[in-house]
Amino acid sequence: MVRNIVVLGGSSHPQLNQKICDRLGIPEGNVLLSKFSVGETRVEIKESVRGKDVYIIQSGGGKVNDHLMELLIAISACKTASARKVTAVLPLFPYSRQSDIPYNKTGAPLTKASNPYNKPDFAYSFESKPQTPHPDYPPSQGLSNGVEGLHSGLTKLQVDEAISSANSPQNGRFAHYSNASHAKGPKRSDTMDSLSSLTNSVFDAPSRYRGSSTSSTALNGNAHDENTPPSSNLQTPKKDCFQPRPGYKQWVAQAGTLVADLLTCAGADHIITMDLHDPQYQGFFDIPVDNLYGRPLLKKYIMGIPDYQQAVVVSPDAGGAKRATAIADGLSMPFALIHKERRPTKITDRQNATMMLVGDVSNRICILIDDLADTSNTITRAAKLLKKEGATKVYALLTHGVLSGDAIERINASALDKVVVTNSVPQEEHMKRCPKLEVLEIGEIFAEAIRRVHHGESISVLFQYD
Ligand SMILES: O=P(O)(O)OC[C@H]1O[C@@H](O)[C@H](O)[C@@H]1O
Repeated sequence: MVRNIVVLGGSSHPQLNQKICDRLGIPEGNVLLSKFSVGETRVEIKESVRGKDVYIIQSGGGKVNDHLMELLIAISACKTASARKVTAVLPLFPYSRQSDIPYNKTGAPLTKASNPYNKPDFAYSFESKPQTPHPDYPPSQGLSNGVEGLHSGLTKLQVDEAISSANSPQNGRFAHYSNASHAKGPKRSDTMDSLSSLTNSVFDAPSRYRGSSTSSTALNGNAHDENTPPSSNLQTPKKDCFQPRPGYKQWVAQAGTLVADLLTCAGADHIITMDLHDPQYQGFFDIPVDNLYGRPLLKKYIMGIPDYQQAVVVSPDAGGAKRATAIADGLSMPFALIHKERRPTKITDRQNATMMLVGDVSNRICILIDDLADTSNTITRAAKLLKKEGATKVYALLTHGVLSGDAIERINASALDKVVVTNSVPQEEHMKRCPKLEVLEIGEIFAEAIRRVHHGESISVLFQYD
C-alpha cells in the first residue's frame, strides 16, 4: 500500500490504469472525464489532492489529440487543487516522433536540382537563409506590422523572389510580382493572399513527414516516397507544393518541442514514459524525464524462442540500429540491418528506392526490432525482403503497437509470422483481428516505476540495458 499518492487514469487506456493501481494496491483516483457537445474536454477531480503526489496515466495512441488535451487539463486541475507534485505517466509519448526539423535522407535541407543554387560546390548550411526575419522587414516594402513571424519570413522570401522575378518574367511562381502595379512591392491585400497560399503550400510540403520512416521500395513495387505519409494516416501532399531554396529551413512546426512545453506549462513536475522514439527528446524538458526501456521484456521474449541464438536480430532501418544492436549484443546474437537506398535518375523520380539487406539471414529466424509500428509499412516491407533473402521465419518485436488505419490487415497479409508488442496502448481490439499478434504486459513495470519515484528510490534497475 502506497500512501499520500493519487493515481488518476486518463481515458486513453482504462485497462492499463486499472492494472497499475491493482499492482500499487490503491484504488484509482476519482476523476470525471467528459466532453461538451462541441467536443471540448472537461476534467473534474472528484477527490482532494491537496498536498499529495498525483500520477496521471495517459498514453499516446487512439484519439491522440483528445488524450493529450485531457492530460494537460488534468495536470492543470491538480496543480490548481494544490497537489504537491504532478507526474505525467505516458507509456507511449505522443508527438515524440516530431521532435526535430525535417531533413531528407542525406541530412541536408530539401532542395531541387532545378534550383539556381544547386551547384556542385554549393555548401549546405543548417542556418536559416534568409535569416529569421524581423517583423518589420523590409520597411521600404510597406508591409504591415501585423504580418509577423512565420508570415513575415515567407514575405521576405517572396520579396526576394519578386526581385529576381522582375529580371525573369518567365518565372511563373511569383510572376504576379513583376507586373507594373507591384513594381514597388505588393499591396497588403496581395500580400495576404499570397501569404496564405504560400503558407498552405509550405504546410503541404512532404518534407514534414520525416517521422514516418516508410520508404518506397523497388522490391515490392509499392511505390511510396520516404517522406510521403501513407494515405491512411495523412493527406497526400499537393504536387505543386512550395519548394524552398537550398539552405532554407522550412517553417514546419516542431510539435515535439511544443508538447514538451505544454506539459511543463500545464504544471507537470515529472514525466515517466517508455522507449521514446528519440531518447534525446528528454533534453527538450527542464523537468525530470524517466524513459523506461521495453528492452528487458523483448529480450525475455526472444530467450523463449527455441534456438534463439541461431536467429538474427534485424533493424528495419538505420535509425533503429542502436536499439536493435543493444539487444543483439546483450543476447550474443548476430545482427543485420536493412538499408534504404535511393538513386533517383531525375529529381522527381521517387520510385527508385531499394531496400538492401546488410548481413546474412538465409536459413535463419529473423527478429525485427523497432520502437513502434504505426501503419506497419516498415515491418511488413522488411519481412518481405527478409523472406526473399532466405529467412525461415520473421518475428517483429515492437514496444508500441500503434497499428493505426489498415495496419492489422497489412500484417495479416504480410510475410510476418508473428508480431509482438507491449500494451503501452490498448491491444484488445487489435488482438481480436490479428492472429499473429502477441502482447506483453507493461503495467507492472509502470507500477514499480511509480512506486520507486514516489519513495525516492532509484528506478535505474527498470531501464538498465540488462
Ligand atoms: O512504418 P510505420 O509502421 O508507419 O512507422 C513505424 C516506423 O516509423 C518510425 O518512426 C519508427 O521508428 C518505425 O521505424
